[in-house]
Amino acid sequence: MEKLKIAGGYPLKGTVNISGAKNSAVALIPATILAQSPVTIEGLPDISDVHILKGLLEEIGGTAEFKDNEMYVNPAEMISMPLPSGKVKKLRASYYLMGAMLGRFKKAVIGLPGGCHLGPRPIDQHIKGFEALGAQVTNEQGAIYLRAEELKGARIYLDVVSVGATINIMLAAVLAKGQTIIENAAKEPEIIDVATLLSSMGARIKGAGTDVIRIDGVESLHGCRHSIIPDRIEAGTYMIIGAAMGQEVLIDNVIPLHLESLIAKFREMGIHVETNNDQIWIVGGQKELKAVDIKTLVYPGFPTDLQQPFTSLLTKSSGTSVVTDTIYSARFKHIDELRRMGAKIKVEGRSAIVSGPTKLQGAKVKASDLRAGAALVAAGLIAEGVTEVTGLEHIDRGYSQLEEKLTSLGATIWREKLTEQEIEQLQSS
Ligand SMILES: CC(=O)N[C@H]1[C@@H](OP(=O)(O)OP(=O)(O)OC[C@H]2O[C@@H](n3ccc(=O)[nH]c3=O)[C@H](O)[C@@H]2O)O[C@H](CO)[C@@H](O)[C@@H]1O
Ligand SMILES: C=C(OP(=O)(O)O)C(=O)O
Repeated sequence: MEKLKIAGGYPLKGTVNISGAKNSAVALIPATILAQSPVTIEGLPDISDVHILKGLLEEIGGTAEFKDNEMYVNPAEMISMPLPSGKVKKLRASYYLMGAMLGRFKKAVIGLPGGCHLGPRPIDQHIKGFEALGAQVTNEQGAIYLRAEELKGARIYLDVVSVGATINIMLAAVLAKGQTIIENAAKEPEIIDVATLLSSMGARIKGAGTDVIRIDGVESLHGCRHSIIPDRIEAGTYMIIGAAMGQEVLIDNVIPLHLESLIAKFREMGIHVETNNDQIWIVGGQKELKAVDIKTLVYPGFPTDLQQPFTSLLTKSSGTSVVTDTIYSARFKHIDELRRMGAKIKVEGRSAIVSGPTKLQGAKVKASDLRAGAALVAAGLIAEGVTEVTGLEHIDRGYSQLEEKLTSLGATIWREKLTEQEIEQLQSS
């Protein structure tokens, strides 16, 4: 087990190159199951979720190679091997194995997914979609059993706008007979990316990126080469760090349109932002930042995945800011840790009320989930003194080469092994 140590309080300057999107990668990799010949995906992030999914494809008989951010998958020999436990519990996106394996084999057994603990994260809309396509779905001892004689296109209205359910139903529907219509679909850029891969494999999908997606089932899908979109959440995290501590930070390989909600908030706060086709330039380090309120919403609203790191930035703003998470009921576990560092934040229901500005001080803190980890790293860079962050298994699910990228901006950040005493303390806390 390791911890990150950050000597904070120093200005940052330079360029950060953004990796491929985690939330696309974790759907694109299972999507390869649907093809009959090899698929290559370029630009994948080097994160633990990607490595775990590669292992799961190998467990079901696939061949997978991952080198230089490119994954080659040969799905020809895959079989519908049950995956009731083990690696599937280490990440959220193992739920995409349900849609992909149901689509290809008409049966699957997949353990309930893991992922960040952010309050209840049901998968009832995924199941509703699979059942509408003709599958029988049962939950037996923590694993979902799916089977179908055949899958037939259907009209599915999602009661909740869900990224996972939208993609999972697309995966199950591309090889179904006839037309599937997903209404009230999620519109996140990652959904368009998955639809682009499936279309290159021969699927017929229209409307991805709008709230009505139409899929005409085809007989079979073939291999292809696909280049992933950049990670808007990783980009947003570095934008936040740049706004807090940057003199001039250039975010390279990004789609600025995907970050309009964050850019608009930065401008409200008085942060200078410029964009071109694939770069965002932040001039941070302003003497005074204005307090702002944010409310997380489905895309193109403010992303819940940036709410936690954004809260660290708000500790530097003058006045009272209110952060409301409408997507998850319990995405505030980082707040206690930020308080340890001197932040003045109260949680009231689904809102965190931040009073600023406060001078953060380095402290020993623990990441409870992926973006809590990003919030604590951002806070560690802002704080005077040394911050130690544990819980790196969460951060490593989503940030490729974190220390290298921050070091290239001039940050002092490094990993150290935890002592036995520290491991005992962590395990008992
Ligand atoms: C691997 C991945 O892509 N993870 C992202 C995905 O998670 P995930 O796909 O799990 O999130 P969803 O969009 O499905 O969830 C949105 C909301 O809908 C609810 N819901 C969802 C499904 C369902 O069947 N029933 C239901 O009630 C959830 O509890 C949540 O309140 O989108 C989230 C919202 O942008 C992001 O925070 C996650 O980073
Ligand atoms: C919540 C997240 O991830 P997951 O859905 O994979 O747990 C995230 O990426 O912020």
